[in-house]
Amino acid sequence: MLMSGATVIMADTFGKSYDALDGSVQPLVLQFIMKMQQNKDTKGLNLKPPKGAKDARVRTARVNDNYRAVLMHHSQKIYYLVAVKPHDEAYDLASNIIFDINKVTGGIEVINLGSLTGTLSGQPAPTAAEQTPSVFADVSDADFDKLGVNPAIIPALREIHSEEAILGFVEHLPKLARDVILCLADGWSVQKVWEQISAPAATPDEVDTQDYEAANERPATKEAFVVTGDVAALSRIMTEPLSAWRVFLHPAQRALAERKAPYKGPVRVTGGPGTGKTVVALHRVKALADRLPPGQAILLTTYTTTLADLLRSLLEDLGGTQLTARVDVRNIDKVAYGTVKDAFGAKSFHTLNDADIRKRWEELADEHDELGWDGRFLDAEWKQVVLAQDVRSRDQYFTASRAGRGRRLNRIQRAQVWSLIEEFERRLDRDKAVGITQLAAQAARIASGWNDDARPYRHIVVDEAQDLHPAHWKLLRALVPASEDDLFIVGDAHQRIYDNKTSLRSHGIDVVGRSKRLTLNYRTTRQILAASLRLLGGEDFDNLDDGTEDLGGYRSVLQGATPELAGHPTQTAELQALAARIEGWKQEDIQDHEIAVVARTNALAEAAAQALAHAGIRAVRVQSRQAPAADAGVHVLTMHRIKGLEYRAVAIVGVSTDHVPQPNAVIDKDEDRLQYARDLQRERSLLFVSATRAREQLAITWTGQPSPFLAVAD
Ligand SMILES: Nc1ncnc2c1ncn2[C@@H]1O[C@H](COP(=O)(O)OP(=O)(O)OP(=O)(O)O)[C@@H](O)[C@H]1O
Repeated sequence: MLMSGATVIMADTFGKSYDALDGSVQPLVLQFIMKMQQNKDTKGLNLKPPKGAKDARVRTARVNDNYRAVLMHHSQKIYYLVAVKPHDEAYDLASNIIFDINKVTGGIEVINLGSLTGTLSGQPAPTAAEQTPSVFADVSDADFDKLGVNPAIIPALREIHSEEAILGFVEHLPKLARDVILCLADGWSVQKVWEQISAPAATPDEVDTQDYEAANERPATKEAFVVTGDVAALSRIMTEPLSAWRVFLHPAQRALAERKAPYKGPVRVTGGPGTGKTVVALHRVKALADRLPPGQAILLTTYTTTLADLLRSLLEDLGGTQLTARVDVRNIDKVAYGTVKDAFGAKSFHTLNDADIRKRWEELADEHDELGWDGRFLDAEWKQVVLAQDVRSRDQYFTASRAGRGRRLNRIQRAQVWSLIEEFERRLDRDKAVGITQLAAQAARIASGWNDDARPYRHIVVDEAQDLHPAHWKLLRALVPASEDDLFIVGDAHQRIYDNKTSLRSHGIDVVGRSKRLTLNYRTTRQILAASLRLLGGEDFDNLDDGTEDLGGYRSVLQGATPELAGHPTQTAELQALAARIEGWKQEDIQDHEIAVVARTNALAEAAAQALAHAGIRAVRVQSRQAPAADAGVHVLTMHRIKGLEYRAVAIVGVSTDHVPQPNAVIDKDEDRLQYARDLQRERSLLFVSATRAREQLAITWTGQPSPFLAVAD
C-alpha cells in the first residue's frame, strides 16, 4: 500500500469539541493531526469507516485509547476534522453526520442529524386540545430548498412547535441554514430572507453538488473550515480561547459590521450582555481598516485598561498584527492623557484615580465639618456639574444646569460649594495632581479648539460606551471630524457600573436613523439569562441617549443547568459550600481557569481566595491588568474587574443585604435622592454584569439575609 499524508481541514464544529477536551488530551490532538499529515495510513491511527454510518464518507481514527477523531473525506487526500470526542460519543456522532455541498453558497457543510432530533426530543408534547402547528407551517419544502436549507434538515424543522425549540435547534445548523431559520422565525417573508440572507451568500458560479474540488475553493467553505498550515499557526489557533476565527456573524451583526455603504454619521449599537457587541465592534474596526487610505488612523477605545488589552488581543486574533498595527487601541483615560501630554508636555502632573479623588473630597469635607457637606455629594457635584460642563468660574457655576442632581441648592449653598470646589482644585494644582475625569475635561477643552485638519482620527469605534463621562464624549467628538463613518458606538446601559450617565445627543452625537439593537445572546444559557434578568428588578434603563431601552426580545440559543441561589448561616459555611461547588464543577470537566469567583469587595474576594486555598483548591486573585497564567488556578476577582470577561462557571459570593448594595457606594437618600437612585441602580447593574459573565454554570450565595436585589423569599 502507498504511504501517504493527508491535508486536514478543521470544521468549525471541531473548535467546540476541542475546547471541551481535558487539557491533557488537547496536545494529543495536535500530534494526531500532524501524524495524519505525515501518513494517514499509519497503523496506530486506525483510520476507517465506522459501522452503521448514515454517510459512507465518514471516518473515525484513534487519538489515544479513550478518544476518537471523527472525520469526513471525499478524496484520497483531504480530510475534514469534525470533532474529537470520547470513544462512545465519537461513534455516536460518526453514525449521525452527513456531508453535503450547499446549493446556494456552493460551500461544504457538515450536518449532525442526531443533534437536530436530539434538541427536539425535550419539547413538551402538545396535548390534542392545543395542537400547535409547526412554526414553519407556511414555508414549503421548495422554499427551504431555494433558501439553501439542506433537505435532510427539513423533517426536523417540521417538528418545531415553539420558539424555545428553534433556539436550541439552530445551534447545530450550518451557518446559512441557521441565519435563514432565525430570520424566518422572526417573521420575515421567504422573499425577504432570500433578498437579505440567501442571495448575498450565493456563489456566482453554477453549483455542481458532486464537485468537491470546486466546493473546497469557495469562500463559504473557507469561512467554515480552517486549513491547517504550519504547525505553529495550528497550535496558536488551538490555544486561543474565544477565538474570533470561530465566530460567524449573525446577519444582524454582519449587516452592521461589514456594511460597505458609508454610514452618514455616528452609529449606536445596543444590546444585552453577550449579544456580540464587542464582536461587532471588532469586525467593524477590521472592515474600516481594510479600506482606510494610508496616512489615516482609527481609534478603538473603551473605559478600562483591562478591556483595552482584551480588545487588542481579540483584534489580533481577527486580523493579525497587520490589523493591530493599523489601529490605535487605547482606553479613554490614555486617550485623554495623550491629548493633554501633547499640549503641555509629559510629567508636569500625575493623575489620581476616582478612589483617590473621593478620599480627598472626604478629607476636605471633614476639615470643613462646620459647613456640613458630605464628601460624596461634593465629589459627584464636581464630576457631574463642574467637569461635565467644563465650568471654570463662579459665575458659570451659578448659571450651570444641575439637571440630574437630586438636591436643590440655594445661592448661599451654591457659593459654599463653589468655594470648596475652588479649594479642592487649588490643592490638586499645588500637588501637581489631576483627577482622571478632570484630565478628560482638560483634554476635551484642548481638542475642541482644533479645526478638522488637526483631528487625529478618521474613525473612532467605542466599546462599553455606557460608562463614558460627558467629558469623554466631548473629547471623542473633537478627535474625529464630523463626517461619514466617524463614530461607531456600542454599549448597554444595563451594564453601567460607573457613575457617568449622559446622552450622546447632548454632545453633538446624533444617531437618529442609525441605531440598532442586538437581541440574540451567544454567551449565556437561557437559564442563566432568566436568572440575570430577574436581578434587574423591572427598573428603567436608558438607551445611551435621551430615550429608555428594555431588553425586549433578548434571548439565548443555549440550554443548560438551573442557576443555584443559596443562603448560609455564616461566612465560613458559605465559603465551604463554594469550595464544594467548585469541586463539583471540576468533576464536570470545567477547568480551573474557566471558573470565576466574584465578590463585591476586595476584602471579600481575599476571604474567598483564602478559603479556597484552605480547601486545597488552587486560586489566583485577578487584580492587575496582567491576565494570570493558564494554570494559575480558579480566578477570584471583584465585580468591577470581571466586566467584559466570560467564564464557563461563575460563583458570586457574599450577595448579602449588608454587602450588595455596598453601603459605602450609596449616598444617603437625604443628601441627593437622584444620586441615591443612580447609586442603587449601579450596584444592581454590578450584580447583573457579574451574573451575565457565566456561560454554563452560575451560583449566587449569601450569608444571613440575601441582597434585596435577589428578591428571594426568606
Ligand atoms: N455570531 C456569533 N456566533 C457565535 N458566537 C458569537 C457570535 N457573536 C458573539 N459570539 C460570542 O458570544 C460571546 C459574547 O460576545 P461579545 O463579548 O461580543 O458580547 P457583548 O455584547 O459585547 O457582551 P457584554 O456586553 O456582556 O460584554 C463571545 O464569546 C462571542 O465570541
